[in-house]
Amino acid sequence: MTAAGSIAAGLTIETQGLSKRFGHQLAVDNVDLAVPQGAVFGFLGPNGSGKTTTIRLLLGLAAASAGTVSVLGLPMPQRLHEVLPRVGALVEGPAFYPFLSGTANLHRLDAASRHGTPGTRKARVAAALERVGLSHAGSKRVHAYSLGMKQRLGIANALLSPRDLLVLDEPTNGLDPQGTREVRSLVRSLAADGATVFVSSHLLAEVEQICTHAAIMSAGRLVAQGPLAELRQDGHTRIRLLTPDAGRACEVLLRLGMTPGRGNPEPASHETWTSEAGIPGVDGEVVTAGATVPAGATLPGGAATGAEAAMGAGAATGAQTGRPSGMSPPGMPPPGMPFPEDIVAELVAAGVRVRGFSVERESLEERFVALTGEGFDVAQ
Ligand SMILES: Nc1ncnc2c1ncn2[C@@H]1O[C@H](COP(=O)(O)OP(=O)(O)OP(=O)(O)O)[C@@H](O)[C@H]1O
Repeated sequence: MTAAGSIAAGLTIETQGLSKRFGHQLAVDNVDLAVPQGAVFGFLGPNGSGKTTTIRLLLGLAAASAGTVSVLGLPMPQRLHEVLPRVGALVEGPAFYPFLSGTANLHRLDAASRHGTPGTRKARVAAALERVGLSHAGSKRVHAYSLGMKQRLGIANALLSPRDLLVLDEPTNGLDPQGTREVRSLVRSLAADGATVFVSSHLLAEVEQICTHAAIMSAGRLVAQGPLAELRQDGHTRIRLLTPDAGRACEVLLRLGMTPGRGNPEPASHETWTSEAGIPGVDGEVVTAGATVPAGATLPGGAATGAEAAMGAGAATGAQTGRPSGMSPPGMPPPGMPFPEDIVAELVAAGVRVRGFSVERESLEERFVALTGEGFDVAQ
């Protein structure tokens, strides 16, 4: 899509095939980002996955090896001088003079910027300090600021002019819990002012708390992106079944299109099953991973599968069964999985004695770990 096309499509940032090579290393590998206007967009990935390099490319601070970047509907870096005044950025923290006050530092940074109008500087500095909750500390020297205050001062610097886009690289990195809370709540409120906020983080919990959308980087590649609710929805769902008739149960589950779970690669083989201790009489546990049922598949007896419900034929499903249809809300099976009650009915009809049955949705954390092959720091 052209840069003008991306703004027409409601995208504040769009990249296509964006790549950056450092010697032999592809730090950013063919990335197609799509950041909707007004989103708080979490750019998530483990350390070294290419987040900062991508941000530098977006802001014209580094030259791409391949691909295109459009920011606010304009190609970058070609239209850098029109784009940058509308973008506030906090990348690698601004260097403050420790023995100058917060106010004096902002005056100095604004004067150094080619976009700051001197006549309005005093009012803009005061408004930015107010916006980040530092009015009371404006006259204090920066060396007396906490890390959280310094970070908020950095955000105030990004807010010295009205911005359509804010780009914040790991804004809570290194902060104590109080500073982290302050900065998170500030980031949330910035979006309420109407700006699109693009915020990188290696903390899944942080992105879940403050973002509406997310993209996940792994080893330079973009492995998923979209609204958080959809990313959650895409995760695998497992069923956990306790039965003494495990062999027969597996036949039924395979017939219903479910695939064996990760920890149980060959469910048809009794030897690979784990025993559930402490529940008398239970001698088999079957764990399935997300199902892939072909669209249009029906269970014997005419009950439609969740696959149909998610793919548009769900209206019929809902009408036939009295169940809601469409994207699966909590308690509903995900696309590709039959309704739990239908699975149990099928098992029972096949003579499987069901002693326990539960449906478990993969958490966002499990999904991200599966996508990136790396653990996320979920602390804080
Ligand atoms: N100027 C550079 N020269 C050579 N390699 C670089 C340069 N900048 C980044 N890299 C490498 O590119 C890869 C991606 O780094 P980048 O800083 O973009 O990752 P990141 O996801 O932002 O990680 P972090 O959270 O640790 O900053 C890393 O392997 C890094 O060593």
